[in-house]
Amino acid sequence: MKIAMIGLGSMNGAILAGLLDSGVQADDVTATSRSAASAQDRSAQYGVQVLAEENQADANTAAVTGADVVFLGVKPYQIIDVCTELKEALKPGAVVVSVAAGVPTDKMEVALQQGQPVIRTMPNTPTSVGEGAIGLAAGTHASDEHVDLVSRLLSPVASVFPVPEDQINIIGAIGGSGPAFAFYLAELMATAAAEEGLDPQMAAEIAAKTLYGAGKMLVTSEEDASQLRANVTSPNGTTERSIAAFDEHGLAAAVRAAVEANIARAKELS
Ligand SMILES: NC(=O)C1=CN([C@@H]2O[C@H](COP(=O)(O)OP(=O)(O)OC[C@H]3O[C@@H](n4cnc5c(N)ncnc54)[C@H](O)[C@@H]3O)[C@@H](O)[C@H]2O)C=CC1
Ligand SMILES: O=C(O)[C@@H]1CCC=N1
Repeated sequence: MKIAMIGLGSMNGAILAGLLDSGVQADDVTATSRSAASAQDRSAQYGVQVLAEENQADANTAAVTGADVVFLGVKPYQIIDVCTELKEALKPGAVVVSVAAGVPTDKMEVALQQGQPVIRTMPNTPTSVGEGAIGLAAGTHASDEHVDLVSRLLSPVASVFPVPEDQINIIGAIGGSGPAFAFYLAELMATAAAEEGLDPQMAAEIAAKTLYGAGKMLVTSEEDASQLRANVTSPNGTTERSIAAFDEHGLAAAVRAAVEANIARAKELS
């Protein structure tokens, strides 16, 4: 199976890293980027062919020629222009997989050849280390076989959640953006510990290892998040005071507002 990746930034790069680790052959992938310098860097980083628009105006159409699956990893505002650009070059059965926030499949379908299968995903960057969570919604012309093909490709590097398209933005708010929430929490934990007097480097390492370990427990334990939290929270102990401080300072409302703001922005992008 031949794979094309249009735009090889953070997200398509994360997917590519995961796919290569999972056994996809570098020879089966052609990617594109804007500048010649980034194409050279990315090619050295991943060992795949990366065509630069700066060197070759038809880089994107050349990359998708003969491809079976095409990942669109450009910014949301560029997706429709890229679909229009690729329209004539895509094989009729090639599956176009968008990773972009906000852009609905029907808008992509209008810009592509009639009948071109389109799948909209909402991935996240932990896909790069084989630990992604990916929401996936089929467009009008994507059959169950197309969904299976893309799910089989991605499932070695992520848990794949097929959903109706109107739920993709919700997955974006906790899955797509979620790693940033976790990284932000790590930053805040480390900063607070450093301000209390711990060596900053050590504080960062402890925050990272703690989130990693807690994440591993969340996905491997038979107990849910609430029970795992209860296991740490001794009655009248230290954790109880911290949870009370979170509640007092409105953590639940802050997370709710963050999710709502995320979904509102995804709607604006569409
Ligand atoms: N970064 C993340 O964690 C996530 C990003 N996404 C989506 O992924 C998409 C890309 O975001 P990032 O990877 O963060 O951005 P990025 O800026 O890191 O990557 C975009 C890449 O596209 C390239 N590019 C721009 N125009 C191009 C063109 N016409 N032809 C070929 N390549 C072109 C750029 O050179 C750049 O390498 C967005 O639509 C975003 O909504 C979705 C989920 C998570
Ligand atoms: O921030 C963004 O718009 C993209 C989509 C989800 C994560 N990053």
